[in-house]
Amino acid sequence: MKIHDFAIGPNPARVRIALAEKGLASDVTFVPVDLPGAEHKQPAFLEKNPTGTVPVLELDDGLFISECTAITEYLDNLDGNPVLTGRTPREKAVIHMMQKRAESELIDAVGIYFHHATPGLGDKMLAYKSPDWDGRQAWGERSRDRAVAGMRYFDKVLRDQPYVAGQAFSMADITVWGGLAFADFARIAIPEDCAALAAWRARVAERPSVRSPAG
Ligand SMILES: N[C@@H](CCC(=O)N[C@@H](CS(=O)(=O)O)C(=O)NCC(=O)O)C(=O)O
Repeated sequence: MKIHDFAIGPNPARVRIALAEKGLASDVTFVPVDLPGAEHKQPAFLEKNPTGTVPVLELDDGLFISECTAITEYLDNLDGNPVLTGRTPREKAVIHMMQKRAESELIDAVGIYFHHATPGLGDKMLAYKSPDWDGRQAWGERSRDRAVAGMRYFDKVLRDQPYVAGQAFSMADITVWGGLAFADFARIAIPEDCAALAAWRARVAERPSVRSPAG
């Protein structure tokens, strides 16, 4: 298997952590994509993933799978023991729900702020970000506020349970972890009073897969 990604990126980190959790790090070759150079917006890459984002998993038969959740579901089920995405219908549904909230209310909100209210990945990317749209900055700043609200939401969730989707570590935790890492990079401060989120983060930081993700 190959993974086309951007080694320091928060979304690629979601898959790198999942690979380490599943013990699959040695089964994958990483192919770097030059995001600051806008390689992911060129025709050759868009053939792999029309949404123009990384990571993308390339299977040995040539199939390309994008979206961290889809890639994680694939990796998690290879050994018939889906510990990250849920074993029962109930587990799968709750993990899917919480990971989607972690995407829309946290990591993707940080991404919109980063790309549209800051210089983001740099000048070469400007052409791909509707430069003439005068609402872009405001949208980016509103997204930063949405991300902070998302942090508060997950802090509330984690007051009553050890992990984002319940009693066990899952794909949803990996997505929240990526969102907080992206927030750090984009200089969005985690509210001081989010004590449960901070305690959860310290615990997750001790996981071998987080200390040493694949790659
Ligand atoms: N929903 C997508 C999000 C992927 C994503 O946004 N990836 C970022 C990479 S990183 O910022 O997380 O490193 C990207 O390709 N951004 C490029 C762009 O938005 O132009 C997924 O789950 O894979």
